[in-house]
Amino acid sequence: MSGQREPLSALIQTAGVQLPPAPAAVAAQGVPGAYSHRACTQLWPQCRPQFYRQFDDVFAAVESGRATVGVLPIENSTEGSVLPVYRLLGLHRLYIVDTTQVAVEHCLLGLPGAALDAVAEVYSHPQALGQCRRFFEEHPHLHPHEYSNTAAAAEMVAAGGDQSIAAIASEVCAELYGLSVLRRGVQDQGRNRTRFIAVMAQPVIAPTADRVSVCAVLPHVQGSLFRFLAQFESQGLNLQKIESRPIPDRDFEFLFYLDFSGNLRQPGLADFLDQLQKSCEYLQFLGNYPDRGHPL
Ligand SMILES: O=C(O)C(=O)C[C@]1(C(=O)O)C=C[C@@H](O)C=C1
Repeated sequence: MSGQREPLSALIQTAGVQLPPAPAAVAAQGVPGAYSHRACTQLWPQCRPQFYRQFDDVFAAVESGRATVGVLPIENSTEGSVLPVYRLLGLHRLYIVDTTQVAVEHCLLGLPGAALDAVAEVYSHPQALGQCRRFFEEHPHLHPHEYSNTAAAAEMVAAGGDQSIAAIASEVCAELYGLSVLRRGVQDQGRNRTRFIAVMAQPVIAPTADRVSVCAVLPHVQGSLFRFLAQFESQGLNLQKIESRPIPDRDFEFLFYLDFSGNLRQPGLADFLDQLQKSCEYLQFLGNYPDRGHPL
């Protein structure tokens, strides 16, 4: 954990006001055709992302200055939080500056000529496999295997030349990697969306920012979570999400990730953040950004 020790209101004052109109370099996880790729072009239609193998590499690229912005999945409407990205937000000191939601329609992709009945092994990102549980229950001859990314799994299937191996990825990957769509819409929920965040090394609070993310460690005493949450109620702030994750070196103590509505440039809100910080063992500011809805 690398929490800010100075009053958070001082950090808020240093934040930029303008979102990058056309960032010089955008980093994303996976390979072309990944859902992260779509998130990048939804945010900046002209951008050509740099792709990295792991989520950690995207954080490292932004931290080192190799990329101006990193784009990462944070939660899915079916499968919930992308926990590795939450963990990395707590470990690093990058700031969420923007968001976008991607409509995720998964397809089973195989080699040209392959048939669904003859496929045995299916590769995809664990989040994507989790979004397709029912499809696997209905097709018990298909064995799911975790892979680093949906599009990377499609690329691997195309290179392997084995008709018994398939991938779960977007339809775009069929065109990109020369695969056939064996089944379209294999996700459990028709309306399946993933929310992505854009992170930068410096905070940016745009005039349209309306969602704040923080991460807190509370004193491990009776009533501390209750008192912490009561502060939001007394300010009339709407809590949008709470995610709790174990602190690895403390037995059964938790790091709380919270999102609440507001723009920290509104009078009194930065002071509220300082008050919140005083009531915690540790409070990290993760960003204040526009909570954009579904573009479709
Ligand atoms: O971007 C991709 O293609 C991924 O494999 C990652 C990821 C995720 O981690 O949530 C992105 C969106 C979908 O929800 C499924 C998988």
